[in-house]
Amino acid sequence: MILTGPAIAAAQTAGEIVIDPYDPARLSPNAYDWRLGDTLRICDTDLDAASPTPYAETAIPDSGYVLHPGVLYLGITHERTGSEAYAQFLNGNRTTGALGIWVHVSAPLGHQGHAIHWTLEIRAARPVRVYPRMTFGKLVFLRCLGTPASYQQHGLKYAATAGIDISRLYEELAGGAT
Ligand SMILES: Nc1ccn([C@H]2C[C@H](O)[C@@H](COP(=O)(O)OP(=O)(O)OP(=O)(O)O)O2)c(=O)n1
Repeated sequence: MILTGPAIAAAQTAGEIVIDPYDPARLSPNAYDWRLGDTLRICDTDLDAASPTPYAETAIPDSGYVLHPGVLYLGITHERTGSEAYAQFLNGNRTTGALGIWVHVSAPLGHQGHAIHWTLEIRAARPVRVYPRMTFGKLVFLRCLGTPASYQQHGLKYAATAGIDISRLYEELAGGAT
């Protein structure tokens, strides 16, 4: 089940959902309107899953920054969000979609128990100027079925993501995992 805007607001008030910073005006019927942060990591070389991703980091100026097709940009959400009670799905929205912006490549899930600044894997269909703290998409909260898992036991790589994270698969591959 997906939470309604009023249910998100009630859960935030009850401390069951963290959205920081929180602005009730950003609630919509089934989601919270999250914002783009103010830093990008620009990845414009060929990538290798077994090696750390090379990047150049830049701040997005208030005058905006032009995203170009063919480049992978790792960004970050302005908000830190999470919940011990609910899972999350991070999405773009009608507005960013109509600008030809993908807000992530294939990573929409936030596990129950994680409170994070999300890493965004941003791509652009056409050159497009984006601005720090612009509304970038919708975040939904989902009621979970079953016993919550312990992330300490499972050793997930990104459970405490505080900033932009490159892929950490190279750490596993270096350790001989497949
Ligand atoms: N765009 C995203 C997607 C997820 N996450 C965070 C929240 C998730 O709870 C956590 C783990 O996401 P995945 O399970 O998709 O990650 P992996 O399977 O790649 O790694 P792990 O081994 O940690 O599960 O990463 C994030 O910061 N940015």
